[in-house]
Amino acid sequence: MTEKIVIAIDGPSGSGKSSVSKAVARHFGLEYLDTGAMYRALTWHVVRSGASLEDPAAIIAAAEDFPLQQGTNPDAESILVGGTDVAEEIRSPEISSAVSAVAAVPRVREILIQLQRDFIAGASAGIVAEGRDITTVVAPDADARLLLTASEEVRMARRGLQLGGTQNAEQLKAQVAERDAKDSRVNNFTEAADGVVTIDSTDLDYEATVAATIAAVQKQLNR
Ligand SMILES: Nc1ncnc2c1ncn2[C@@H]1O[C@H](COP(=O)(O)OP(=O)(O)O)[C@@H](O)[C@H]1O
Ligand SMILES: Nc1ccn([C@H]2C[C@H](O)[C@@H](COP(=O)(O)OP(=O)(O)O)O2)c(=O)n1
Repeated sequence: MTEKIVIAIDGPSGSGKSSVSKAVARHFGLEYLDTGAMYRALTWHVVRSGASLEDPAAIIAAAEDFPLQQGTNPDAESILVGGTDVAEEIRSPEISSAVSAVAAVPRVREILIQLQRDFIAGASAGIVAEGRDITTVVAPDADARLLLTASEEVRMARRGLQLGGTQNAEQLKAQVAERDAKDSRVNNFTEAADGVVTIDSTDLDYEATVAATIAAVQKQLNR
């Protein structure tokens, strides 16, 4: 029997975590876990419940009663809350601007980290998990650990393209740079922890980034 493989990938907004992690999961035949989508779906649930984003007790109550169904197939992502498909809504600017407040509540992180570890434990062949604290907190003992980075300018341009040119420069700054600044108070995802390999894609296109990431993973798996 081949051994189960766990690959942890972190990085700031727009660094390519989701798209590159999915490609890595496909390459190695593994499941894929988007932990950011989990925080976004919980934020959707909090907003929908009418709780104030300034009321940690209400946010915790929503996290303790969070009917999440999340798929881990890199070719067929799915995310539902209480049976409602939230895949599109969780990427809206409203959720992007609210998610950091939810993710900063320590008890919320405890609950979601446990859920993430359950997904990792349940993935029989293995999994690629990506987020902000996977290499350091969720799965520090992963078989391969990577940090994806790119300059802020490049990351904002990528997010702008991804959102179809609907956001102006100020909106992109709020959704990328300002969100990263808030999230950085909770986790350090701009510098690689010991043993974590950095891939800087500022000057790489998507294909080259995927190739560099797969090569770095393979090297860590061969150790
Ligand atoms: N190296 C790259 N060069 C150009 N575009 C990229 C690269 N990596 C990712 N992208 C694109 O940038 C956008 C943001 O990538 P995404 O994977 O969603 O980042 P993250 O999950 O880190 O926020 C997507 O449209 C993706 O296809
Ligand atoms: N492991 C994680 C993943 C995401 N988060 C939080 C912080 C982020 O602002 C939000 C959304 O993450 P997501 O990965 O979807 O964000 P980007 O696609 O990189 O813009 O969730 C976190 O606190 N810890």
